[in-house]
Amino acid sequence: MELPAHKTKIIATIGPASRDKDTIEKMIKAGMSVARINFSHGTLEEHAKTIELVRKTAEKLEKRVAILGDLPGVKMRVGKIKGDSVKLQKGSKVVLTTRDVEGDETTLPVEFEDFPKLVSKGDVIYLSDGYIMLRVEEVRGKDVECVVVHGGTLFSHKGINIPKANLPIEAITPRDFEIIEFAIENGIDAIGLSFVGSVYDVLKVKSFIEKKNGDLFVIAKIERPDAVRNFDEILNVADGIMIARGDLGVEMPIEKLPIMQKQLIKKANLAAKPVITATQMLVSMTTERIPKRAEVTDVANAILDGTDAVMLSEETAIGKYPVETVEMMARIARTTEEYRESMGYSRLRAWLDSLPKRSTIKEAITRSVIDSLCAIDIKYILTPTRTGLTPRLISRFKPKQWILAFSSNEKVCNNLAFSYGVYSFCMEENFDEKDIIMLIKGLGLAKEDDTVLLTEGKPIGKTTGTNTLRIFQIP
Ligand SMILES: Nc1ncnc2c1ncn2[C@@H]1O[C@H](COP(=O)(O)OP(=O)(O)OP(=O)(O)O)[C@@H](O)[C@H]1O
Ligand SMILES: CC(=O)C(=O)O
Ligand SMILES: [K+]
Ligand SMILES: [Mg+2]
Repeated sequence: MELPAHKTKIIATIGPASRDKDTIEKMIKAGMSVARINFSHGTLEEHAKTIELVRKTAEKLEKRVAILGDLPGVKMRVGKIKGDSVKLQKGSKVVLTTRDVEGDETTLPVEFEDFPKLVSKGDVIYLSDGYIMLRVEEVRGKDVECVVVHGGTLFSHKGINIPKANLPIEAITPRDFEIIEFAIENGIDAIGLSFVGSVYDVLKVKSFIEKKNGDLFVIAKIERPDAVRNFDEILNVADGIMIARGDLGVEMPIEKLPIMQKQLIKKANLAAKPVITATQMLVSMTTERIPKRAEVTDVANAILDGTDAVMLSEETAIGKYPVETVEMMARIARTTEEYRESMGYSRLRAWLDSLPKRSTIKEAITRSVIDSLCAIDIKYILTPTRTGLTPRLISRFKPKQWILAFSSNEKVCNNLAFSYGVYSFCMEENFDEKDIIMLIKGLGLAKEDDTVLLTEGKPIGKTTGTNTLRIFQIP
């Protein structure tokens, strides 16, 4: 077998444009490691079919593809619009209503019962990721009368943001909990929690999953100011982080995004939690074959910032070129990664050195791994793992070598699909070093006399964490 040519993980949203065997197969071959299902759109039956399609196709190709279910959360949305779109003219009046109507130039349905309670005269409301701006003139029962400040074309089901509102509503809705149950029943690997505000939102979901005997990797989506303010606590309990730039760019001044992205990625790297950079990365490829130069540079810069994964939304969900977009992302990743090593190591090392000195044995071992890679030519980093922590601790340094992770837990293997430069193998229970060597030799990845580095927990069989590092030639 051959390992992928790029180490940055590519997450692609599966939607109407890509929900078929052929496209999914091509997307996997192009380098998609995680298929994202956005539960904000489509039906559960459709999503169940998509899950099955992805699983079957990945199995056929003998590739590991994780599935991420992105929950709707408290995102408010416009309902169905007659003919699917409407043009809102600057200066015109429009009523947003929670009554059950079909949308047109004068009246737009809102799928959120408490909506009129959340706004008052003078408030600004954004539609469609901030492209359209309204100002509230009056609230009357279920109707919110507005004037259009910045107009534009509005499509059905687009998002509504009220940045000023400190929403007095639960971030995780009853519908989200239903979808979490669906996710557990359908063997989804990870869920994205939309609009988390505090650590309690994440904890609530984690305890619900536990109660349902589920096993889901929980990714906290950072897309509102509260989540940024409470980031350290959220990061501490979440399994991974998504910088959801779509909503974040409306909820906060858009010019703060670049620095915020760098700060959040740095913190996630330090905590050894996978971080996803999302939204509009190659958005012009939704309709064009060639991306904007600024988009290509954005993908490259996210990689240089230290992101583990880059994500595609409408590009692959409803776009004209889903396969080409994944290919483009892989090309940018491969080319950029060649230059990241010198930036990666020394920078993260300096950050780590600035932290309080007390650390763990695992952490010390993984730092020694990086030192060893600098000293001699090593072909692979081999990491048997129970929880995925050791490969993640190494992955955050973004080494040039592949981190080959070995676990007897299928979920652990799948969840490593979010971590940069980690390729995982599912093993039989109680496997040992001999099994690992036999496997990678058998696959043609390594041959006799190749130098490899192995981390392990000794004595074998005792439940110690990783405490040993060994460098040896493959026998
Ligand atoms: N399964 C789907 N079915 C139909 N349209 C979809 C689907 N997935 C995505 N889309 C379309 O692609 C657009 C961008 O996708 P994206 O996944 O970013 O959703 P979003 O609506 O912006 O919301 P979110 O903040 O929940 O991610 C959506 O606005 C929607 O029009
Ligand atoms: C992905 C997402 O939810 C956002 O960017 O807002
Ligand atoms: K969503
Ligand atoms: Mg969002």
